[in-house]
Amino acid sequence: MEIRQVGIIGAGQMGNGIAHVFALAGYDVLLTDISQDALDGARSTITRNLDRQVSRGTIDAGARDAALGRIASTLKLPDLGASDLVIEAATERETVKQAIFEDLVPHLKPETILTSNTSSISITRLAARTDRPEKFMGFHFMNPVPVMQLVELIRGIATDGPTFDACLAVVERLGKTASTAEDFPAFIVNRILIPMINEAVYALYEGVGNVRSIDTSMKLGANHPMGPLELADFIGLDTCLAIMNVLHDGLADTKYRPCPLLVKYVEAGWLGRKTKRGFYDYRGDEPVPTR
Ligand SMILES: CC(=O)CC(=O)SCCNC(=O)CCNC(=O)[C@H](O)C(C)(C)COP(=O)(O)OP(=O)(O)OC[C@H]1O[C@@H](n2cnc3c(N)ncnc32)[C@H](O)[C@@H]1OP(=O)(O)O
Ligand SMILES: NC(=O)C1=CN([C@@H]2O[C@H](COP(=O)(O)OP(=O)(O)OC[C@H]3O[C@@H](n4cnc5c(N)ncnc54)[C@H](OP(=O)(O)O)[C@@H]3O)[C@@H](O)[C@H]2O)C=CC1
Repeated sequence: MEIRQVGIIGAGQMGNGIAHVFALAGYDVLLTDISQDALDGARSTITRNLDRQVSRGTIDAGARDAALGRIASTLKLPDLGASDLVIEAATERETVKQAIFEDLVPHLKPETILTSNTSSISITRLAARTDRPEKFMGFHFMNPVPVMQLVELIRGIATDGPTFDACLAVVERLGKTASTAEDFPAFIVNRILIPMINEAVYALYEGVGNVRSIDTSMKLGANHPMGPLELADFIGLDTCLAIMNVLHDGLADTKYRPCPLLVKYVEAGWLGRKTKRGFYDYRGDEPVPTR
């Protein structure tokens, strides 16, 4: 089946980036969220990021305008029923994702491929709650989507070959590179990356360093483009904690214990850049460390 119409659920930082790259690659995109503010915010973020690509000469103004013209939005989940491919990119909470799939499935065409951009949650378990586990995959983009080259493709236990091949062809058309991961908690990138971030929070919690010294050490000492605490703020501390909890529960190993300081920041609602405060405070001109 040819994929033309792509439905994206969740217009947060990942949903808007995914809509951006699909529209630029010529797909028709329908973006949905529970909040009109999130849909409006996504459109302005996509416009700003496309403008930046125009000003850097990566794309021309015609491509920007065409991409914007291919993105529609709706508050009604059933409107995604005509999609050939659906990518769920709502909050990293299994109950939220399950409820979305349960509400959506009755409206879908039988041939629609369902995917989740989850960072960590079992694809097999999400798939089992739908009417089409064989047409269900993990389709995991990296943040920021327009910049990062990788897409992790994760098969659930029941995913069939044509579904995997169709998703792989989409990744190629987006001009990105796929890597295949088995369906175990947090797959490959986050199995390695998020425990490193959690360890950086432990280093902060135990007073080994402060926010600035930990980030500087990893930027200049290990050539990471962002320090681990800056990256945690960029990903979202709620998402980092959710991933650690999936690793801890799913692998039953104390080495994945979420740092109590990470839990405290999330409980405070200090979720990083998206709430303007996390390990750094973003409310002024320059980010200021909070510890
Ligand atoms: C949690 C999960 O499930 C999985 C994950 O995603 S984990 C997170 C993975 N991501 C990372 O690790 C990101 C680490 N950080 C980086 O790679 C870099 O800091 C960064 C690419 C984000 C920014 O790089 P930088 O050099 O500081 O910034 P900058 O020079 O402004 O941008 C570099 C390029 O990206 C582009 N860019 C940056 N952010 C962008 C965005 N949101 N949209 C579009 N383009 C963007 C810029 O236009 C620029 O493009 P050109 O090279 O064509 O000029
Ligand atoms: N952040 C990252 O670096 C990465 C995240 N991911 C994954 O992508 C997904 C989204 O993450 P991210 O974009 O960062 O999160 P955000 O918090 O930025 O966005 C999530 C969006 O989903 C919306 N939402 C919540 N419930 C529903 C629902 N029932 N129907 C539709 N929309 C809903 C939220 O609305 P509201 O704000 O009103 O609750 C919000 O707009 C998660 O699964 C995450 O693990 C994957 C790769 C990288």
